Amino acid sequence: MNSPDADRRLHTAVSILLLVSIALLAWQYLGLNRVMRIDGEHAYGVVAIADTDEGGTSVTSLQRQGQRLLWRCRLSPVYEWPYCELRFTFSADPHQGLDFSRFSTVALKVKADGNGSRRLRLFLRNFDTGSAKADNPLTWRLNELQFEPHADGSEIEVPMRAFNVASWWLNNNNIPIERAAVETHNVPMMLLDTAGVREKADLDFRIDYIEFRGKWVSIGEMALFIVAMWLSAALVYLAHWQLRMRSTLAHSREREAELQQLNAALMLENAKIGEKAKRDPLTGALNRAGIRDALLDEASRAITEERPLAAVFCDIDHFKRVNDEHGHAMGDAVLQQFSALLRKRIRQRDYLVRWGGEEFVLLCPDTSLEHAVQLAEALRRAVETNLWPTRQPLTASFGVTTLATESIASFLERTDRALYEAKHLGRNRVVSAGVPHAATTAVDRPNT
Ligand SMILES: Nc1nc2c(ncn2[C@@H]2O[C@H](COP(=O)(O)OP(=O)(O)OP(=O)(O)O)[C@@H](O)[C@H]2O)c(=O)[nH]1
Repeated sequence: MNSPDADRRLHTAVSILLLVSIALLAWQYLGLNRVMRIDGEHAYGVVAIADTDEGGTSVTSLQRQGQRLLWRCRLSPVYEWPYCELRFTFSADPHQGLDFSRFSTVALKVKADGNGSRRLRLFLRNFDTGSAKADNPLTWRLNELQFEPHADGSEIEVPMRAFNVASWWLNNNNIPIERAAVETHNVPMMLLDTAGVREKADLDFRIDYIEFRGKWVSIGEMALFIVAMWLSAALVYLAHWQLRMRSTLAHSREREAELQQLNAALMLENAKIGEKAKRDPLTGALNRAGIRDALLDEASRAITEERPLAAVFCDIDHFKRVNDEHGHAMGDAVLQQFSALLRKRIRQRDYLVRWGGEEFVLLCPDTSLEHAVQLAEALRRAVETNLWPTRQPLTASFGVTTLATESIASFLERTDRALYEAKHLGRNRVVSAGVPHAATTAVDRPNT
């Protein structure tokens, strides 16, 4: 998705490209002109020739008058094809001719006076490497343009495509049709001659200029450049877009990782809060809600796997006196120490639960009644001999049972009854209740 900033940048780039394209097209159309002028000042090596070499008696002469060329021709039909000719030599080496192929028009400002035909022919002799021979100009391609100067000597401008290759030259040189097209890329020589007139004529030509016109960059080249410019810009944009997408993706991955970490931390926090809700804040022992699931699991495992599950109810004797004599804070300290004493003596996999007030329950999986009674007895002795913060002795009573084929409520109730029994029998003792309905047994201890 594009941000408003990126949209604005794209907008600006497209606008700039459009403006540049329009400016380039306008420049190509209005400017970039390429001109080659041939006149009295830029005449290259020009000479006037008549047909005397062929036995004719025509006479010709050439004069320069400022920028003008004044060319006189007296044609006499002695020779079969009388002619006068202006020969412009652009290069002595035919391989080093001028390239006229990039010009699109030729402008001729020529005025003709005199009697007889005023028709002229302009020849661009192209030296084609391959078929042309350097020492024989007659083999140089004869690109021909016939024209008749306006009577008032005004300019005639014709497209370069008006040139054609003289058919007699094609025949004489046996040029195949596929190579018969005009070629002007290497022109060492240009000729201007009277156009095959065979009568007597007395002609005066005033040549202001012969000008070849074109563009340094053709419209096709400019269009190609503009297309290339747009394509390059599109490529740059795509590359930039791809980089941005990659960085956005990387950013969202980072964000996702952060969120995952946060989630994990929250889950941990939730677990801690959940764990706290299951524990008694004073002693750190499980509370009733905390033992609920474990009790159900252990009971069902004990029944299905036929393993013993023991419960030990422990209650500090006359705890009320501690509070009454030493204050509630001391009572709390005693409760904490009592809980620590129990925890220290049970196994890792036993559960310590603060059942309420000064009453604790131990849930001991895989523990027979006998072992549970032994444990309770050991605990009872430990309480009895412990040095309490009240500096006074304390005792506790214990009720012990193992789970029989009964409900959990009945199992706990039986254990509670055993504890009650222990209290009833004088405290500081362990009372175990066997299977339901069986007689209770008590481990008697001196009453406190
Ligand atoms: N300091 C303190 N006292 C508590 C707490 N919970 C319960 N108690 C006290 O524990 C005492 C329990 O008293 P009783 O139920 O009469 O039992 P007892 O005095 O231990 O007598 P027997 O159990 O019959 O031996 C009460 O005084 C409660 O106020 C607690 O978290 N802190």
